[in-house]
Amino acid sequence: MAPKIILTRPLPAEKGLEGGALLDQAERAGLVRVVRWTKDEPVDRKWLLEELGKGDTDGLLCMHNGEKIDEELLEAAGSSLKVVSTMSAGYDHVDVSALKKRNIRFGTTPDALTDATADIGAMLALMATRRAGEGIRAVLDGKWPEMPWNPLLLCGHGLQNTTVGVIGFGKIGQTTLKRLLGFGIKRCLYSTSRVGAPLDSSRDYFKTLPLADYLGIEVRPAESYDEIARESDLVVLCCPLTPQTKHLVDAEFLSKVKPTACVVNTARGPVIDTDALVAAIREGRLASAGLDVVTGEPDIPADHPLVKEERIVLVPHIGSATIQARSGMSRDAARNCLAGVGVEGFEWANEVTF
Ligand SMILES: O=CC(=O)O
Repeated sequence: MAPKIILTRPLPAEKGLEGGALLDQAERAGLVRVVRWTKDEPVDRKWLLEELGKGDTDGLLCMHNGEKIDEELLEAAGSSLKVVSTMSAGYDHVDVSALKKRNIRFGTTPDALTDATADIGAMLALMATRRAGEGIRAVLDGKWPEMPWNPLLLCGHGLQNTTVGVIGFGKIGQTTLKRLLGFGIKRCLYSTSRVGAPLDSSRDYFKTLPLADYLGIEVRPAESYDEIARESDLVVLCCPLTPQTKHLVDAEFLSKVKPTACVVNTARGPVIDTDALVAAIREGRLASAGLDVVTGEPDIPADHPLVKEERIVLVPHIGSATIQARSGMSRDAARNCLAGVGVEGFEWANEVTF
């Protein structure tokens, strides 16, 4: 019998999602059986547990929004499960030690979303530093007529000649930096998972160490997170969420930042301690923040402190939301899954090794 794949979200090929087309073709050719969650909403956990509980699933193609791939789920799947493929770059929703214990292979899709997420990082940096969020709110609320021009009206801080601290200097971090060069920044301090360590040449996305020569600005590893807090005019968070990075931007970090600085988060919400961020903005110890991700998303009501704070620009986790990125992510997730269940002719797009 052809291997069975469970797909936890519709990936409509007719709407341009290449991964959906790949799965449809493989299914039509009799190479796999695809069991689909057909509603355009997070998969019902009970349905998933029951489907996996049949004990005949070879591959699980999942999403990162609202799905937890944990012990309970893998236990339900039993020994037939060979691969979990998530259509995301981040995988804090997946218990990797539970996969490792069972020798289940694991795929992610980090390449397809690099540009789209870097775009959002640069957009948030501009919007927050230039107070565009406040401006848009004023216009929508009909307050513009009551805001006669004055020399300091909605003045923000330009990015020219500034220092940018990039925490998480992988593909997205490096590509965001490249975008920001266009706005005249003059220095970058970065941190990888080993703070203080220079970028390993195998992780140089531009394949051109020394980076400083290629980028034409000073680029060096920060000595510490403290140095990033103290020196940066803009801090950009692009790191994975791990026990080490949870609340990396906390009250202590924020006690060291410049009052004119901006923090941008395109990583995961819990990398920032929300209460500490709101307090720093309210008390004028941090000028602005641009957030694509927040703790507790998507349950963020209109009266949430992050939404109410005018100096915070918040968008609903749209870092990878371009048709090109989502199509590429679906393609890579489908490839990982098809390769993982052993369909000939499919190579892994990205396998995470433990
Ligand atoms: O946040 C999005 C992703 O990890 O793909």
